[in-house]
Amino acid sequence: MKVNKALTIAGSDSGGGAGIQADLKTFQELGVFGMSALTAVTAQNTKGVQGVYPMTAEAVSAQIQSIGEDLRPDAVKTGMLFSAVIIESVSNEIVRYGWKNVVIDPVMIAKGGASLLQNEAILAMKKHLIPLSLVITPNIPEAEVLTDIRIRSLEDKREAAKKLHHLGAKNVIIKGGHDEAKDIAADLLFDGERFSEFKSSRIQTANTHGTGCTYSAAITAGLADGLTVPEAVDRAKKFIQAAIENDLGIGSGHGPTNHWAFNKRKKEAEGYGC
Ligand SMILES: Nc1ncnc2c1ncn2[C@@H]1O[C@H](COP(=O)(O)OP(=O)(O)O)[C@@H](O)[C@H]1O
Ligand SMILES: Cc1ncc(COP(=O)(O)O)c(N)n1
Repeated sequence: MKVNKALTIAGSDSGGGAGIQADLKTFQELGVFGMSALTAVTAQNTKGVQGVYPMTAEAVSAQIQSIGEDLRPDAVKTGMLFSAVIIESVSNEIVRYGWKNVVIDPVMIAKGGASLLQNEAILAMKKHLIPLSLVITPNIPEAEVLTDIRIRSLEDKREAAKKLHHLGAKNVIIKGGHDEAKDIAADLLFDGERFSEFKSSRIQTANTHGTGCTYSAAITAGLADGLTVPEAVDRAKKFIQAAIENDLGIGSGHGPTNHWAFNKRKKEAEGYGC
């Protein structure tokens, strides 16, 4: 049996809704073998982030090398990277192993407002990591920080996507989760030539903790399976929509999404629902 493998390089969310926990749950649901290199431990729940404890850059490199020397991922994603030194180490390891299916979720701020990336790390992300990406998946505030463009319209999103492509990302997806005034959640994809949009109806819920992690992990799983970028994004959009629609209602703040929902829906459609 051939097993496709995906690696997440990200932070731990003790609350289980975001970070490597969300990534590994998503890989598992999409039938891909998940591996992880931890960049930081966060003490976190649905109410917010109570503590951030970064790993050393050496510890991050060592984890990636253990995977690179043996298990060889078919696709890789990055999430919370926290510091410039960690970004530089991760970039060096990606170059060392020649990984091409690289998805960067440029995580900056948790839903509750806590910083997950130091300000001085933004330059390192632009200089070292973005040029290595096949796909980058900023939300609107992240795209604004990375491009210095204030995003208010579709035209602004397009300009920001072009600028990120210019920084070296082969495909740019500017996610629409933060476009709260709109009743459609539309994600804009730019492949350097064409724009396309992936749309779903906006769900009115506070339980969107980990949506960005889950979505980028689902894209990564698709790439590990050999899907094209648009195919992987299309399936990831369906995965995250099902996960938000069927949120679990746990915790008293921004609750997690439901990583089982996509498969449950598929099984029900096939007539063996649980
Ligand atoms: N309320 C919502 N209803 C439907 N889709 C949403 C909603 N919020 C976010 N999404 C989708 O979830 C994915 C993650 O987007 P977003 O929440 O913007 O990322 P992040 O978690 O990085 O802020 C995108 O596909 C976005 O369109
Ligand atoms: C460890 C960790 N990584 C990432 C996020 C961002 O979460 P979201 O996907 O909701 O933006 C988080 N809250 N914690």
